[in-house]
Amino acid sequence: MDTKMDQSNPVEVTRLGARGDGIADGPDGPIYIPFSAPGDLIRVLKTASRGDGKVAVQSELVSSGAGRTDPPCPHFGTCGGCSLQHVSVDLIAAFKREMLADALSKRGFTDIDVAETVSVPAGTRRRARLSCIKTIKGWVIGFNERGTNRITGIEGCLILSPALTALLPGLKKLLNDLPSMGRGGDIQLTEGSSGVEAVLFPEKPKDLTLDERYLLTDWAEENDLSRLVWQDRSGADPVVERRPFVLRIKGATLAPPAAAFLQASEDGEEAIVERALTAAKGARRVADLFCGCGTISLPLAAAGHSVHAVEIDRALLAAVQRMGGGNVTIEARDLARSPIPTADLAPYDAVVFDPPRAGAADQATEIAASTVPTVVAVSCNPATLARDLRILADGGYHIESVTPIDQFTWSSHLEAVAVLRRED
Ligand SMILES: C[S@@+](CC[C@H](N)C(=O)[O-])C[C@H]1O[C@@H](n2cnc3c(N)ncnc32)[C@H](O)[C@@H]1O
Repeated sequence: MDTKMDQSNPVEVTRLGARGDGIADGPDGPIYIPFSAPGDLIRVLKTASRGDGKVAVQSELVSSGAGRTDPPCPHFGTCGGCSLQHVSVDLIAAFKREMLADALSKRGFTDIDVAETVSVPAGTRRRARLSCIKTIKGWVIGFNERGTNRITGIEGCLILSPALTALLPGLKKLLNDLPSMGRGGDIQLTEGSSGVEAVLFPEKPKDLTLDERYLLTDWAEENDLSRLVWQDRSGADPVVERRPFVLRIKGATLAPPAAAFLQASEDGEEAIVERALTAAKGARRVADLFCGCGTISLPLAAAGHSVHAVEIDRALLAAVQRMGGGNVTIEARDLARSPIPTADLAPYDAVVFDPPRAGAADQATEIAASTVPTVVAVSCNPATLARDLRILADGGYHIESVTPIDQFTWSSHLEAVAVLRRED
């Protein structure tokens, strides 16, 4: 239920919260104030309950804090893609580092020296899933608005790489002539080393007509795409592959299947892989768990390690095997239901794990009881990372380093890499 606040007393924003909202301490607990920055004085006009406090649903900026900056994008505030454009880059880096330190301290790690944030600049995001909807005024393509299903139409986007942004205006025209797209769906764009992959996901399964195939093929040609894929619930239809879609990283080549998981930016990927390679130096046998299409496995193999790559998705594994040569073995396995048991980890000199947001508590428990000398934990969720590190530390691992990698510019998301060594 909304409540009116005393409007005469502005409150001071002292910090940023996990969702990127500014937080002020009110008389009844924290007040979360969207789009505010530390140091701001804010008059809160209307609130609603949220968690341990309140969220401001109507507020007025009285004066700006030192960390506030002008948001560069005209869509900021409505488009749900970014929540932190109004905060300076330095402050965002400090906030992300603190966010990781906080998550760790909640699990009892109070004396860990979290490394400086590796910040990936705007304009370098190489992978985006856009929503699209047909309206009476034409197609709208963009990201969902914050907290709603509405789509903010965008003509450009400051977080995406120039190659992806350049495709946005032409996409609208393309959809006009593509009846099989129905009333809407998603479009995933990924920039690889051989050009852009575009994957169209219609809301409802539909076979393309011959004319639509010609249209899409011409569009791929005009825009020099690497490949264009039509993907509905019945499967992926590779309409055109003008050049094999590949990504090159640290002496390795990845050949992901359509719309495969990839790290959001090349710089972020490089920061992760570099840390895994450094940590694994001297290790002969390495297990890469939740390996995806080989982002970490293949550079490890290229560096001469013998890699066992494990993943639930067989299409991704097939891509790892195809590109890995003799240094890589693969295993299809659901690591959440059936983690690799401690005894089977004995042959490895290092284990890398990079699970989805839920983390890998059961797998961490098996590793914690093992004799593996080195563990590298990669995660996009500080809370589950901290939980998994606690399991490993209780099993006798020492955290050598933890690095926040901010490859989700202007959002409150965070990637991180931790390196652990067995103490005894
Ligand atoms: C965050 S991605 C990491 C992929 C890869 N390491 C990379 O950097 O590109 C997580 C991967 O875990 C896989 N995965 C999800 N649930 C899984 C499970 N229960 N068992 C094994 N793999 C799983 C996903 O298919 C995805 O490839």
